Amino acid sequence: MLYTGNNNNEKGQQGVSEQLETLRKKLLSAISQRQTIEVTRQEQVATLAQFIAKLSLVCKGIDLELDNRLASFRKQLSQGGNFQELGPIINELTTLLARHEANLESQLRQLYSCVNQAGVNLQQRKGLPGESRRTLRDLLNKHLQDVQTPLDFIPVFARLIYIYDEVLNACNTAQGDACPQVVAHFAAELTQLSVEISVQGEFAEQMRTLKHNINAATEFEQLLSASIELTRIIITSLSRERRSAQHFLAALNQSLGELQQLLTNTVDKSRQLDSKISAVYQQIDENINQLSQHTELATNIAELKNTVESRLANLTAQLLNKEQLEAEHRDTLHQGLQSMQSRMQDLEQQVQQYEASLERQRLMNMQDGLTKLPNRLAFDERFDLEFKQCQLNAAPLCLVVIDVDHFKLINDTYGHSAGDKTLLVLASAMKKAIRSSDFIARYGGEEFVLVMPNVDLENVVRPLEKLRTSVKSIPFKFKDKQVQITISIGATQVKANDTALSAFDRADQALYEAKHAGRDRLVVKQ
Ligand SMILES: Nc1nc2c(ncn2[C@@H]2O[C@H](COP(=O)(O)OP(=O)(O)OP(=O)(O)O)[C@@H](O)[C@H]2O)c(=O)[nH]1
Repeated sequence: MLYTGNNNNEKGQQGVSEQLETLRKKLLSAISQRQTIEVTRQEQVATLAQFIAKLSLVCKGIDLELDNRLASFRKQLSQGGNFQELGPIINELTTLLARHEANLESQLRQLYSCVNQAGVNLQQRKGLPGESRRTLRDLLNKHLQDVQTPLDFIPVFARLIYIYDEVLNACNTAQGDACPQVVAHFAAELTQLSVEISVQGEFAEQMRTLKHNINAATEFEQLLSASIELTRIIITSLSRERRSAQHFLAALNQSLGELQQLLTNTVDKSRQLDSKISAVYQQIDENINQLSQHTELATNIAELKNTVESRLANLTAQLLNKEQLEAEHRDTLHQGLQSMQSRMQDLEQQVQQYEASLERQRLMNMQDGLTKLPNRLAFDERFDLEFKQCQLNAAPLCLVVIDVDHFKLINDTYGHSAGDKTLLVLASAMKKAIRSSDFIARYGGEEFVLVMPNVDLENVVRPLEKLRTSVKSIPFKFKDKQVQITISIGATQVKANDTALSAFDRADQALYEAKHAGRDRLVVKQ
């Protein structure tokens, strides 16, 4: 029994130790798993802390209070701080960050308005090359509008600074050495000015020579002399015009003086004759009175006969005299009237001639001297009119800006005269290609504008594409070389809330896009 008992006891002890061993192993495995989880957690916390610390460094330098809080936050994180202990500091940081965000938003608004103002100021500066002017407009109207974060400002700033630099260069070179871009820019401005001024006769020839000189100029000094020459042509032509107006007024004055003298003479003569005729009437009256008195006093027939005969002879002579005087009076008046009429006709002719010359002048002022198309002044007048009509009648109106591609190349390669001829041919081809109700004008240089009343955007593409392809198919030949010339076109429809300027800007922007997309194309902008 004891033996059995011992045996049983041994078996029991063995079972317990096996259970203990299993438990011990389970415990060791649980501890090892717990350690692994703890290590992983610590690694994750360390990574998170590192990441938060890095992230917090991004905000460094924005706000001193925020910097201090973030520094202590980073310290606690690096010491493996308890997340629960970090709670209050995280709350404080959240409040600070929200305040900072509000500040940032207001600063962004201020920055936006500063950049916008700087851009607008820059737009008003003279000496900005055309390309930069377009880039600047694009920058202000598009890129600046898209800015959402401070980082978005960086490319805007870069471009703005580049344009400022160009303007500074333009200013510096205007005072000192001129760079080719500045020379080209001023040459284009001078050419534009000379195109806008219409002069007649010998001045037109001088203006043509001047344009050639401007185009050939490579030095700033040459352009300065050209501007002086341009001023001289304008002043001389103006003073000649003034002299011709003075001559007309002097001639008119003289004719009016002569007319007045004629009238005075006629009136004087007529008055003299009038008084002579009155005197004769008086004599006749007296004669008749005397005749009746003597008739009453006569005592016999013979005496009566004598008296009547002598008085009748007197009366007959007086009546004859009266008739002569009256005839003379009529002649005088007639001659006076005739002379006055002929003088008046002279005068009328003079005035008509002057009016015709003024009308010629007015038309010339509205016409481009080279292409004979209406010029910019005429366009402004017409577009203003069509714009008002369109707003009044709510009728569609399209505005189109056309620019010859790489025109400078034609001038540079084949000479300015070839360039002039090209413009002439292009203008006439475009005039032929449009409807009679459309209005085309040379806006300046190689730029044309087209006003299309009663046409909306849907219906503008076909005629404009036709215009583009018809220009492209003109067989230009320079120095025995076949040359293809293309145009870029920007079109828009006038909107209800447009001003003439905003509509023009949109069409110009469309043209800019057509140029940037590779030229020889039409871009239509809503
Ligand atoms: N022959 C001639 N040239 C002119 C006249 N008016 C302007 N120009 C020239 O037209 C050229 C215009 O050149 P840019 O503004 O550089 O333009 P572009 O070469 O046509 O190039 P893109 O418009 O960009 O395709 C300048 O060289 C001007 O001197 C003119 O009446 N006659």
